[in-house]
Amino acid sequence: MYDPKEVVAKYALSLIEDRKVIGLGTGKTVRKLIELLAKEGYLEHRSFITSSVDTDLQVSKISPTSVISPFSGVIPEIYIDSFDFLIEGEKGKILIKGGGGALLREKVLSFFSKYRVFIGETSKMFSGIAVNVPVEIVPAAFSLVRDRLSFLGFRPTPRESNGKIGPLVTDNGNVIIDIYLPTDDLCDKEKELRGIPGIVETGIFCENLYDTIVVGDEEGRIQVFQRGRDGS
Ligand SMILES: O=C(CO)[C@H](O)[C@H](O)COP(=O)(O)O
Repeated sequence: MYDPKEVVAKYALSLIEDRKVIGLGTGKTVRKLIELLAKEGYLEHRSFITSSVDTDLQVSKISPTSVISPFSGVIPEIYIDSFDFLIEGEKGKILIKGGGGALLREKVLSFFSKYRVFIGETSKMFSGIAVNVPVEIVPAAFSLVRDRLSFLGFRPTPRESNGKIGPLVTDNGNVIIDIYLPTDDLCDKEKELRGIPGIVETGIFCENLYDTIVVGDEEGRIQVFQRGRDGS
């Protein structure tokens, strides 16, 4: 039996090649990748732009000078991240992200990076008719947006964090609400949601935000999907 997070992290490592500026997502899969990067000596000779305080700390505790400030404007040559769900949409694959509350900086890095790779377990491939999607909201708009999302039938649930009273506050000082959306028109819904003032970002990642998706399982098997093409 293999750890599927490790299986896909190893594959992602092989995609880095001679790229020197690497964007990193957030979560347990990315932590696994950081372990491998450290083991293979990649941390000392490359620069990293991270999507969260957590990932920043993970890298800098091993290699304190390898993390570049997000204010630098440096564009990652490759961005590697994981996802919560992989959905087969009518117009291509859709990723749902933000389980770690880092969706805003993750989307910024995905948009601006030259080559975007998402890695995850086969068990995250989702074929249900509705899915939980995190939405990041400016605190002052929290109640108004929550009520509007409720009116629209999206069953909003403020995200809570362990032990803290009140909603989860992101690295950007915003709050997260989870909503429940039908999977059939997620990319159109994403535009509708972003039209509501106070919503900063959603965890819906459509085709313009990825290039390669890699899924792996406990047997060590890998499937690779390229944007706009089916792959295996
Ligand atoms: O979107 C994310 C963080 O905001 C993560 O990529 C997603 O939650 C998957 O996490 P993990 O690697 O722990 O399964």
